[in-house]
Amino acid sequence: MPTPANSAIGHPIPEDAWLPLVQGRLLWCPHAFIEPADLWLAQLQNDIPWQQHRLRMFGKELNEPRLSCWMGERSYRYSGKTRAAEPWHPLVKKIAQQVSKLCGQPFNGVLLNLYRHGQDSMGWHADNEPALGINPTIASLTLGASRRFKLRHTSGEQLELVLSHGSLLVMAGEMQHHWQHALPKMAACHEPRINLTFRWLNE
Ligand SMILES: O=C(O)CCC(=O)C(=O)O
Ligand SMILES: [Fe+2]
Repeated sequence: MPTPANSAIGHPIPEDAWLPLVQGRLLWCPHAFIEPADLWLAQLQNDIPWQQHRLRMFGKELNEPRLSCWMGERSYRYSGKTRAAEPWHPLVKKIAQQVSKLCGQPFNGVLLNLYRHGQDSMGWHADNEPALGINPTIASLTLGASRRFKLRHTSGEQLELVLSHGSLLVMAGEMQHHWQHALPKMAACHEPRINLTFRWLNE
């Protein structure tokens, strides 16, 4: 059953079915990877070469409020920087194949984020870098702590989901042109969360 927080649009967000939005589509699979989730969390927390990246904001260089790692077959240009890809970790490659099967879409790269606690976050943005193509499918797997995930349409309409351990959320269609998303801080959260957002990058 969807949790109450996943009913922010006035009715529950359906599970395991594509939800048509104004100018976009969402697939919400809260139970997709519950069974292997504990093992994957422990292994990735340990094995991934997590890096602290810097962010330029208001003319200042700051630490990003999370650790991350870009992995796959192509380098990735975003926020004005180019990141070389770490080679596929065998487990991440295996997860990518399973996620691909579920959403019927190949992926050649993944951004892994480690939110160490509730003070780590990601600000409002759209995943609209040119290399992702016109209407990218972005598949987001959560391992570890549950965190709120917000979406806002250019009209002001907002949606909120609680992304839980082992869940998969897929954004597709025109979404990245008309919606932004964010992972706000959550003071009450003291546990780490790992997020893998699978993407396809063109040459
Ligand atoms: O951690 C999340 O759920 C969101 C990550 C995200 O939006 C991104 O990596 O582009
Ligand atoms: Fe994103």
